[in-house]
Amino acid sequence: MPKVLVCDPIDQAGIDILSQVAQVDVKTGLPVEELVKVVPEYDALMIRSGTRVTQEIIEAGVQLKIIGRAGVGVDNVDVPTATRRGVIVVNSPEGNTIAAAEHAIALMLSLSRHIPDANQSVKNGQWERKKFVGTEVYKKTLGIVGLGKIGSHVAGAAKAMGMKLIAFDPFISAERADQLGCRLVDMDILMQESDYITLHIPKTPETANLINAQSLAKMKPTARIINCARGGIIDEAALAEAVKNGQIAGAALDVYANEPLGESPLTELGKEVILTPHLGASTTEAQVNVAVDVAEQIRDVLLGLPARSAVNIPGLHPDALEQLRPYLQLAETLGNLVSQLVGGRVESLNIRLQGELANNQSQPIVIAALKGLLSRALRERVNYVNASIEAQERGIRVIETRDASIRDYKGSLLLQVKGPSEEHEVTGTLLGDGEIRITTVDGFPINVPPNQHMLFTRHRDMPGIIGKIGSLLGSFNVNIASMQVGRQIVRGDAVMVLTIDDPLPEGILEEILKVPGIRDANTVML
Ligand SMILES: NC(=O)c1ccc[n+]([C@@H]2O[C@H](COP(=O)([O-])OP(=O)(O)OC[C@H]3O[C@@H](n4cnc5c(N)ncnc54)[C@H](O)[C@@H]3O)[C@@H](O)[C@H]2O)c1
Ligand SMILES: O=C(O)CC[C@@H](O)C(=O)O
Repeated sequence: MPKVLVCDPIDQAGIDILSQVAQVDVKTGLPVEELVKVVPEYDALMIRSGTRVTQEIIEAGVQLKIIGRAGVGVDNVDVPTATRRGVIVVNSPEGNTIAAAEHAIALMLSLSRHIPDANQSVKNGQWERKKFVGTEVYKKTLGIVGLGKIGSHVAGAAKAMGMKLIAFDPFISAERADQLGCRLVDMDILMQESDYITLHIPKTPETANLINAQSLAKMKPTARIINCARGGIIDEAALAEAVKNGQIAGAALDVYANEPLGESPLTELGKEVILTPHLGASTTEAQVNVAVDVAEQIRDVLLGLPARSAVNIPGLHPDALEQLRPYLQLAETLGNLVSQLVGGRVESLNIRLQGELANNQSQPIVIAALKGLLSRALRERVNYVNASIEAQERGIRVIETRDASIRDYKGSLLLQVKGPSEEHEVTGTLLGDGEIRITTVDGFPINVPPNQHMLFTRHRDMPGIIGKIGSLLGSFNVNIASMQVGRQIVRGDAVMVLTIDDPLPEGILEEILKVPGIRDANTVML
């Protein structure tokens, strides 16, 4: 049974899902040295923001197949190392969107009305109504940096409160911003015009210290800034200085360059600064969402299925992936089949998406085909994460074409593979119930479901040849489950595909090749 190590507290709903397919050990708060020691025995790690999955940990995890981050940000995982090692990294891109957006709004309103300090004052037995006079957000300008999932939800809520919205996000179209009621502006304008600024961007080399002494100097003295995104986007020392000097009116932070925060000039400031301990995702609902989302993906990967939100394989919306999943299986099966027909090294793959399949996102299908193609050589070391890199490193040229015209089947996939001495092509399709059918081999029409043990021959279409192969297999005690012949012209060339119940015994292939009229014979295991 595979083993999963849960390194941070996650909701029981996630553990229940993992327990369906794996032994689950919950060991939270392990220091790195401990984690390095125990990780070799695990197939999967499940973390939140508390655990840093370093290169050292990934390299020690010789069995690791997947790292699941129950949340959005994967900046605590060394994703490049994971990719190189073929370890899938998955997250939950939407599970805590609402929670984080609501936390940002809560912090904005708390800043405006001094709620944390007012509460403390009453609890201390005081009644200081003058001290806590606030400001309204109505008709004020909110500057949103990052108009993705969380930023968009914040926009909707702020608009409902009557705020004016401006946003900076170089990757968002003006139409999308317009739909959200936001005017896109550059960062300088956003800093200058906003009464409130809220950050909803990832931490990247471009966004590190994006808010620094220089940019803070552009803000209005009445303006406040909120960071519910990632620590390190704001220079905390510069922020503390700006608040202390009255350069800006206040700040609310949920995330910090170093967590836990510990000693910081921010903790010494008064009611102008509100600090929460990375609580953006901490709602009951979000914790169930992310735990279930990520646990399901770990379960699927351990069962050999693709993950829907892998960050190191091409991103696909879960619905799109669901729709594509059977085609991925088809591509992988055909890749595996054609590589066995070619026999050895592969030089190029020509992949054609035909009919309705031509309208789908092709990259995952190409990756699935490469995974199948390389699986004979690399076994379980090749997966959806590293298939492209492995193919590139082996110098396999990939050519992709599309043909939307409908031929014999509504949607089909053709794989043409060239090796140094042989070249083969196979086509396959999906039936209405999602079952795979191999529909051509080297241009000869057939209609065969893939089977664990198969025999493919190329022969002259002439009387007696099928009988001879049948008797030969019988004499070796091989039970034939099905047999099909495909030909283009009568008494020309033909292919024969046999599905058999057991692997072919040693020596039989040589005997088959001796049969007059047989040009080629290959065993295939799928
Ligand atoms: N505090 C928490 O507990 C908590 C919870 C959830 C998410 N988060 C963090 O919130 C952030 C946003 O999450 P999301 O789900 O909205 O992500 P998202 O990917 O949906 O949106 C991010 C947006 O930022 C934009 N962006 C990227 N680089 C930018 C740049 N240099 N300048 C301006 N915009 C840029 C992108 O175009 C995108 O629209 C992430 O950093 C995530 O880790 C924090
Ligand atoms: O694990 C958490 O609670 C924080 C998660 C949050 O920062 C995220 O990026 O999803």
